[in-house]
Amino acid sequence: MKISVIGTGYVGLVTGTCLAETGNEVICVDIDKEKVEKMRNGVVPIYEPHLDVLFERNIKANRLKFTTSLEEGLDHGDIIFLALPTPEDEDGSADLSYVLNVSEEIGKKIKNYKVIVDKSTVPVGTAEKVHKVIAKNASCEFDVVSNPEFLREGFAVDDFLKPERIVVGSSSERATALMKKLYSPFVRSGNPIIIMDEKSAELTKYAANSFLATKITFMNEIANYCEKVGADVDMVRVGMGTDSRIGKRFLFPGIGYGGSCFPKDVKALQKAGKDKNYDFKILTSVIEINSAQKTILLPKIENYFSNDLKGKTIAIWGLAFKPETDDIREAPSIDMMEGLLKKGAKLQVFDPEAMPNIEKRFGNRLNYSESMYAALENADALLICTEWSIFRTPDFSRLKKLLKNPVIFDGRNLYNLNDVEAEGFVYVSVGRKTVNI
Ligand SMILES: NC(=O)C1=CN([C@@H]2O[C@H](COP(=O)(O)OP(=O)(O)OC[C@H]3O[C@@H](n4cnc5c(N)ncnc54)[C@H](O)[C@@H]3O)[C@@H](O)[C@H]2O)C=CC1
Ligand SMILES: O=C(O)[C@H]1O[C@H](OP(=O)(O)OP(=O)(O)OC[C@H]2O[C@@H](n3ccc(=O)[nH]c3=O)[C@H](O)[C@@H]2O)[C@H](O)[C@@H](O)[C@@H]1O
Repeated sequence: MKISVIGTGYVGLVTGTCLAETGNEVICVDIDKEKVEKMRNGVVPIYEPHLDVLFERNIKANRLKFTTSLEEGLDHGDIIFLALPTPEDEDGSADLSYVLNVSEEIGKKIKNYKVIVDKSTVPVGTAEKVHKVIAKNASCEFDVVSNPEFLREGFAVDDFLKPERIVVGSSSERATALMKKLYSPFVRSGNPIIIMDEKSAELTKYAANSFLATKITFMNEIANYCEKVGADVDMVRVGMGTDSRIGKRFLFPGIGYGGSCFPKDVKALQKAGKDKNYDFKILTSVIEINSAQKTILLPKIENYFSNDLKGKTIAIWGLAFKPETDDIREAPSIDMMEGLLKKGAKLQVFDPEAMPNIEKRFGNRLNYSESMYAALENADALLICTEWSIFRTPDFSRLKKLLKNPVIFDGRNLYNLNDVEAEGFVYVSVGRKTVNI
């Protein structure tokens, strides 16, 4: 089939590449000339594991092309995916300007039947809006489908190729048939394509992300309470998670959720509720708790240094909002670093992939280290913000030699308490007892 994808970010590029992998002819359109030039030269512009192999293979096979011309994209595809940003607007709602502006152009430019598929995360009623905007100028038939995306950064290729489900919101039989055909290679294993109306599909995405954010936040509250009563959140997590009604996943406490989606999507659903006079009280609490959770270790660090961080050097491991990505959007590390800098601390930071993005934001306010161990040199303490695998089994004796004090503040509960206790570290984590204090 002939496919076009408008917007080549984490979602668009993965969608385009994976659809080319199943034999479709794909053109990806992006407004960012530099990015398109890079991709034309065979460079993947984001860090996403396993994407490079598929990317290269499909470019070589001539199934994956890139352009800045929306017109070229619209002429090519029978199915047009919109994978455009829907960032948080000033009032917390989803900013639909990217989606609606491109839709306006689509209306002016399409010459024959097209299925316009919205893959961006958008509020209920957007498919209807997109339909209206296109219909203003379109001189041919078209359908608008809502097809929310559930991939996770860091696992995007795997999630796309082996989805647990595909949600298609459509009231057109013609469009639904095309979507089923396109996705048939991905559901061979028995995972379903769930067909529903557009509005339900749009809400499914917000409900899923908000539920997961709530699940994490609930565990963060349990973790905070564990500290008050001397329980161990890791034990509680395992005890709860083995109940299949609860499930083991997304129960990991820490310094809060970040990323390009949970924060903005929870706020957008809360705001959408408000607009309909519905008060999503649970989401209001989730937003508030998560915001405080991001800096929950800050007073503990201050307390350890007798409330004087001036001139203290803190090493930081992990800057991305989670491992296996270079994405720093809404990363808890940012809140922690801003807080520490405000208190006068100096920061020596290391992340395997996210340093260039952090450098764009913080410039020379931070010292960027070549390696995880280099970050520790002469630092007064180590703070862990992201659970990259390489941080999981460090050489503790080397850590001890490099750090001025053997102190670790761990926002992701990476280490076994007995191990770090035996190594002689002061170890402060989340929802567990503090060791050697
Ligand atoms: N990042 C993720 O893991 C997921 C994101 N989503 C949703 O998918 C949508 C896209 O998200 P990301 O891929 O993360 O965004 P992104 O910010 O990584 O990429 C968006 C791309 O669109 C391009 N663009 C902007 N205006 C354009 C225009 N007029 N014409 C062509 N290209 C244009 C930008 O240059 C950029 O390359 C959002 O609604 C997001 O909520 C959904 C599931 C997962
Ligand atoms: O709409 C989106 O963009 C995507 O948002 C999330 O994916 P993503 O943001 O890539 O990352 P997650 O793995 O969900 O992690 C989000 C945040 O929650 C935190 N988290 C996750 C799990 C957990 O148990 N505890 C926890 O604190 C992570 O550290 C991270 O900051 C969803 O998992 C995807 O299904 C969805 O498609």
